[in-house]
Amino acid sequence: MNQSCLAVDIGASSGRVMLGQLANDQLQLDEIHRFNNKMVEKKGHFCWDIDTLFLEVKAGLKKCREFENKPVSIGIDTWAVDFVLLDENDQLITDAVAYRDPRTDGMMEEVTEIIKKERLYLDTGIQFQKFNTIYQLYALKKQQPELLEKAKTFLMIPDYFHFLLTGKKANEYTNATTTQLVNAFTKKWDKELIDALGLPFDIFQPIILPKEKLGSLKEELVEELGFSLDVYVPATHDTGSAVLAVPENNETIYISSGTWSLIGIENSFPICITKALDYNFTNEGGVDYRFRFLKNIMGLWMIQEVKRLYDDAYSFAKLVQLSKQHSSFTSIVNVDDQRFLKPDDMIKEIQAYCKETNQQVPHEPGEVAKCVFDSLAESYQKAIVEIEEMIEKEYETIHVIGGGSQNEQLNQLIADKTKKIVCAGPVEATAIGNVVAQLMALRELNEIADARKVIANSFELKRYHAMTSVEEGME
Ligand SMILES: Nc1ncnc2c1ncn2[C@@H]1O[C@H](COP(=O)(O)OP(=O)(O)O)[C@@H](O)[C@H]1O
Ligand SMILES: C[C@H](O)[C@H](O)[C@@H](O)C(=O)COP(=O)(O)O
Ligand SMILES: [Mg+2]
Repeated sequence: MNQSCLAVDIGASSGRVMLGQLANDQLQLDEIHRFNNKMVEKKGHFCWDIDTLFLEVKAGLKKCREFENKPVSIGIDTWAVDFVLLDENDQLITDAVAYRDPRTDGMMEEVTEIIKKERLYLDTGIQFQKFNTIYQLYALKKQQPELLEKAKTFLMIPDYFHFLLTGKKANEYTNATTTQLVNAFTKKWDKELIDALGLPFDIFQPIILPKEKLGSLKEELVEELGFSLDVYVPATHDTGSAVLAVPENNETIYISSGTWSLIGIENSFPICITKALDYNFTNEGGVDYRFRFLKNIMGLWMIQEVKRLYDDAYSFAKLVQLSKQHSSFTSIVNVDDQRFLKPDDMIKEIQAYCKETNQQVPHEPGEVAKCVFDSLAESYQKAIVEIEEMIEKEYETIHVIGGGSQNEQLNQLIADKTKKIVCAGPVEATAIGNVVAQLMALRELNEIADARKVIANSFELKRYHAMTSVEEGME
């Protein structure tokens, strides 16, 4: 019987504990536990409820107690950039403040007065997002210097969960690159940059690579659960695991479609050219030191907020269905305008934007949904034009992975707008990539190319082509 492993994928909107193993040259993935995730307000900041999230992880582990063939390992991945600080007794001294919190307002501007944007980009290759860890730490230095002085350990969210499991402290590489404090060429913490910002270099931990073993469950956890597990770190940046699971070995564009839409390509070296800086593309670290040359697009966060504002009266599937009933509604918003990062009321923000740009204002839920999906597709098309201009290559396919790959309307819109073949799935790409990294560590899988063939052979993929005007007429 092949070894099985547990992948814990916690995105900004939901988390899941998945059991993965190889069977007859296919990857079997079973959902053990699923839970919601959302920001909560704590002491005037938007935070993640990491205590509850860890209880949910343990709830998933406890469901494995009765398994005859128990998993042998576990790995956890989450969203990027966010972190906690520990004191000399390994106790939390900060909340897990969320990247949408306004504490970083103005920080990027201050930091790039000290370190010019061009230098920061040439050294790290990382996009300029106001919520990057570098700006969060700089905000802490200015707003709560006493916390930074007391800090002995910096752990990103998945690092912290791995620490709770094993007692071991390390920063995993793919997620560490999203801090904008790792040098893209040395692959190490950039001490010159950290010192220049007056941040304490010694809090950063040794960088561990995907597939490396961090440790095993702490004794008290083994007693609580009744079994042990080894921790092999996956690409703990969720998008790093998702990209590993793109079911394609030929060069392709991918869209990791969840709360965020991460659109890009995989590359063997960082692309830090001026155009990439101007277009705000990033070079996040991947498995086996590959690079994820991609761009953050606001993503399905917008429809998540719309759904919440309608008091969850409509499911995501219902909102997609309603959007189809408004084919004549064509207003578009610039989804990457920072006004959509954390508005009080997303629907009102979209309506205001349409009014300001003299476009038809959406009122019906279907009109609002259509505006979101059309606008996302528009932003994807713009990013693809930028990618093809910089790489000087025309791509035939776009692989849409993640929860958003279930949005058939959006998949068709992407195909129609880009005139490319859209291949949708797997839905749980991130968890699959997490499993694959562990199975590679356990020598159940060898190379990434082999893993991608297995993934393509294991999960349903749906293809979309640009509709001709005749087909559109038949819609
Ligand atoms: N049945 C569905 N139809 C259309 N879209 C869906 C469906 N289920 C989920 N989604 C989309 O998937 C998104 C969640 O994707 P997921 O990858 O789980 O996000 P994250 O990892 O950021 O929490 C939702 O915001 C929603 O837009
Ligand atoms: C804030 C980051 O850009 C964000 O974490 C992004 O990198 C990401 O991975 C989002 O993942 P979701 O699954 O929450 O969309
Ligand atoms: Mg996700």
